[in-house]
Amino acid sequence: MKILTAKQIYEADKFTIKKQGIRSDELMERAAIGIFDWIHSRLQGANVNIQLFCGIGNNGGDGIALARHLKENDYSIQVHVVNYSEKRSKDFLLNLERLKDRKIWPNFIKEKSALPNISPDDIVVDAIFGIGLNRAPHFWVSKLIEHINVSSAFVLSVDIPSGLPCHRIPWDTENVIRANYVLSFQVPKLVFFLPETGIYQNQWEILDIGLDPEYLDATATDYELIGKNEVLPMYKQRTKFSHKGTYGHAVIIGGGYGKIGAVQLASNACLSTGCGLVSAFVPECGYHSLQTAVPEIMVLTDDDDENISAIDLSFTPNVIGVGMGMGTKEITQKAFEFFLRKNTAPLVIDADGLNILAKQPSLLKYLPKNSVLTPHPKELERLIGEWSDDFDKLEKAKIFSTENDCIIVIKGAHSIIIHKDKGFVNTTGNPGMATAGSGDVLTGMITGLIAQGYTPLNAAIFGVYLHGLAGDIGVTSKGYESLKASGIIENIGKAYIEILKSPEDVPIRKET
Ligand SMILES: NC(=O)C1=CN([C@@H]2O[C@H](COP(=O)(O)OP(=O)(O)OC[C@H]3O[C@@H](n4cnc5c(N)ncnc54)[C@H](OP(=O)(O)O)[C@@H]3O)[C@@H](O)[C@H]2O)[C@@H](O)CC1
Ligand SMILES: Nc1ncnc2c1ncn2[C@@H]1O[C@H](COP(=O)(O)OP(=O)(O)O)[C@@H](O)[C@H]1O
Ligand SMILES: [K+]
Repeated sequence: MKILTAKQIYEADKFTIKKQGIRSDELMERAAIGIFDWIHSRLQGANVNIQLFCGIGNNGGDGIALARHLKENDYSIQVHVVNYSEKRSKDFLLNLERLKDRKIWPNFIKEKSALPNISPDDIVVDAIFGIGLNRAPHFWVSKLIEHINVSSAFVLSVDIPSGLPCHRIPWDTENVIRANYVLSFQVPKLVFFLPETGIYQNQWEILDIGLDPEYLDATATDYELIGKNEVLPMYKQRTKFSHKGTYGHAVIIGGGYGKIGAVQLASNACLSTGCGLVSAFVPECGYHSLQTAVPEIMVLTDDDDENISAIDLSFTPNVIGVGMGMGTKEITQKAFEFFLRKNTAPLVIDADGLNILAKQPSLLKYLPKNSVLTPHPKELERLIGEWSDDFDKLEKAKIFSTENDCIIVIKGAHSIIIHKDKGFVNTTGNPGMATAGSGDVLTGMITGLIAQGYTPLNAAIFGVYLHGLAGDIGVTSKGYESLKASGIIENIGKAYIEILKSPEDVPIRKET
């Protein structure tokens, strides 16, 4: 699903209005009815007090139109207009008139107004600012936002939490609505998925307001949200007369004394993702434990007992995953440099492989085109330098990806796969995966997919989705706290089965 910028959303509005021959207030009416239906199907007329806080633009207009529908269905409502500008939108004014026609008189909140009492049992509809927010809210509006945030009432935000801009981090991190739920129109907003800006809502859902698919199809976007519908077409079916050679031979290189487990997890994940043959290359000390733990893999050893000191493969595999648990000792750095200079196989590079690249950026030129790099935030910082905020991080990652012709998987709650100037935002995964070794599993999985013929970009996108889904399935029996990296591997099979179930057509709904 495409993630549009605010500018593109306004263009989609205009396009839809023209193509469908409707008025802009009719589009607003669709939005308001969508929200009303959502509320009504849950409350079913319950006697709850609903306080609507509406700005003076189209977000406020949505709130005002919603108030009319709530009133017509006998809900108890109070409507507040947050009067932060004299420049009211046409459709806001139209809906205000419609409200007044029904003898509903909003309470106008201005700079010096007393703030209304909000009971913890109330429902607050937050329609103060939408995607039009382009500067810090006035001080007194921030006070109102704070007042709503401390009320303990359930807060439903219209389109986006008020105070949260679409295109940058908030000017003041305290003055943003903390929404329990966001009903966002037609397309998700990038800010829902970034660590600094995703914290302002617990859950979000897309409301389809019928923006024209022709515009959405034709528009190129910087970011795309990756769900089942996006990964399913990438899936490569196994064929009847295939054999293990059909699905590739991968090598996992890494490990060191006390860190052989990282290679064990990656190799096991690689195999469990469908790779035909997996060899591990580890220091001598890892030989017995690896052969015992995963009998299905072949083990090659370094001459050094405890470190990777010379990577000597007598064949060229289909793909190599390298770096986990390898350390950055001088001897290993030298071995890695020598390996990179002569390697021709596609690469997936993780952990200490990335740390060595950060120490020796001159090695980057030896990476095969479209190598997949899988840094967690600290490793990413070592590679691309410090960033001022999440948006700056994404820009720097895009520049790095373009300059070095590589794919970067920025790991996190919503991992983002960066390929040149395009980003793919993952939707699976959960905090149970914040556990040792879960990144090693991901590296093994992406390596296993490339071995089977997935392009490196598809392997990164599909792999991250599959990994998160296996984690999501894992927590259903293990709980968040007790899920381990090996538990993610155990559920890769179920994750495949889940992806292959009949296509979903339910609206995207996601806890963050
Ligand atoms: N296709 C869709 O998705 C549909 C979307 N719809 C709805 O429209 C919403 C967007 O509405 P919107 O463009 O009128 O902007 P909104 O956020 O209401 O702000 C109002 C104005 O406030 C101003 N302003 C900005 N910052 C400010 C500040 N700090 N302090 C004071 N003022 C400030 C700024 O005007 P400016 O003063 O800069 O000229 C801005 O224009 C969208 O979120 C959704 O709810 C639906 O109705 C239909 C279909
Ligand atoms: N809160 C979270 N929600 C979703 N996924 C997470 C969360 N925390 C971690 N993960 C995932 O777990 C993996 C952790 O990787 P990493 O930090 O490299 O672990 P390790 O080095 O222990 O193998 C990443 O794929 C990341 O996206
Ligand atoms: K809002």
